[in-house]
Amino acid sequence: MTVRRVFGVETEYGITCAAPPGGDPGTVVTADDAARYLFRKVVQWGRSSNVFLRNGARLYLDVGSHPEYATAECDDVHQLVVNDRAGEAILDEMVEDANQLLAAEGVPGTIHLFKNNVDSAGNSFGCHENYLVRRRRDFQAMGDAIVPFFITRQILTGAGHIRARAGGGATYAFSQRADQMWDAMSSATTRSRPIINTRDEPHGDADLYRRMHVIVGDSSVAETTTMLKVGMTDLLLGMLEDGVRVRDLALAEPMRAIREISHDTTGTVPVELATGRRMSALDIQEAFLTRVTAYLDSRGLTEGLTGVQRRVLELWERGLQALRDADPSLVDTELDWAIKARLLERYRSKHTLALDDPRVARLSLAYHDISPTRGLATTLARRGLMARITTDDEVAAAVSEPPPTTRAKLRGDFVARAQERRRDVTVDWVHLKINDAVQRTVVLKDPFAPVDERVDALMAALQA
Ligand SMILES: Nc1ncnc2c1ncn2[C@@H]1O[C@H](COP(=O)(O)OP(=O)(O)OP(=O)(O)O)[C@@H](O)[C@H]1O
Ligand SMILES: [Mg+2]
Repeated sequence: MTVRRVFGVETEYGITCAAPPGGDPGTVVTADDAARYLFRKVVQWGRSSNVFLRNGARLYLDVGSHPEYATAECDDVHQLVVNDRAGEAILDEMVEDANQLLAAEGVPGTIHLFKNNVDSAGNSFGCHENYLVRRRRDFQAMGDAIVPFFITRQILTGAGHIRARAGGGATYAFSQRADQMWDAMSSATTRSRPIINTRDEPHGDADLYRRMHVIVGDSSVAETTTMLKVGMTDLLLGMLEDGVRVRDLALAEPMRAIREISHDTTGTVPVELATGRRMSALDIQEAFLTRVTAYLDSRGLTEGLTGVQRRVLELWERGLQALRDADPSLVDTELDWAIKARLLERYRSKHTLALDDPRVARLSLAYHDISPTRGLATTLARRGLMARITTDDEVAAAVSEPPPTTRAKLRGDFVARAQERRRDVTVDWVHLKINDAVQRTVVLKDPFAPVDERVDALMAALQA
């Protein structure tokens, strides 16, 4: 068995209110107002636009009116994908409610939520991954080793992006987010936008753990893309935590490389390494994959890999093969950049449209619309054009049930009980508190622990 880890994904969504067909776009509500409609019910029951849910997740509205959903702590990649999809389901229900509210108040327009990373005004918003790692003195060294991995994995896990060309026209790029990143490592997220945020906030026992907070990924629509993004990172972290060194793949100019790699959809254009050597993103990803599989073999871990971990390694390999052979059809139902490229190409050739045609941009945006009716993902999946690894039943269950194997179980059950008993409680990733005269608080320092006697006592107190 590979080392057990908890991880969670935070997704900021783009929001817009679209005018009715033929309607005047000037009459619809702003994104800020749309977000307020979206959260109206949440604020009613939670008295805040920052709440923890009975499935252990956090739902909130940050500045800039991008609704954010942070999954509960998961310890399995499949579980994470299910919980990420549950977040979309929760938000979609909020969208439906908000649209009814608009209609009831006679406000024109329809609210849409997008799981993407740039809006039409050029604002960027993120999809952050969080991985628990054991605290060790060389966090910086581990970060340095993994930065070239994060810079190059976009050739597999990028969401695909229509990018305006300086002189006019447009080109297709791997990533929506690559052009928006400014630093390799830093402790600030908004000002400098680093690949890894080094702010030391472990959400757990600080003597034992650190949380690696990864800022750089594109939001993923296809479940298999989320699976690969988190699964490959988890396996590589396991290798680095076990002491395997990767020093030779550091990039000479990481922030230049991330853009060049995004813009070269062949994956083969070389970038310069710190050693002076030149390698393509494809070569670098291949080097990481080779080292991870060799590591797993050398430690006798290959046998014990879970089904989803095997699938991660297989898709990692096949995604690289697709680039090596210049044959996206090898992955065009599994990796967002390729699924979307195929969708756009078919549409363009049918209607003879340029890549920068507004109709193509609208189709590209609809790929990210989370609504099962207005968005394209559900239709693509039904037609066999987008793979799935979850079932609707699993996702529906994860809307109200926490992951059973981590600390999330304690939090989710506590929130559910408090809601049933109408008790006033305060919750965050590590604290559960009853707001009564006694003010009992339990601190959950172990993210791995789904059972805790102190929480049993707290639950009993809620029952009383
Ligand atoms: N100990 C942990 N290790 C790794 N991930 C964790 C740990 N505890 C919680 N998480 C995950 O980290 C994410 C935290 O989300 P949250 O949006 O609160 O992030 P933040 O970085 O603390 O805050 P903010 O977004 O407000 O800057 C969640 O997805 C959660 O499941
Ligand atoms: Mg967050």
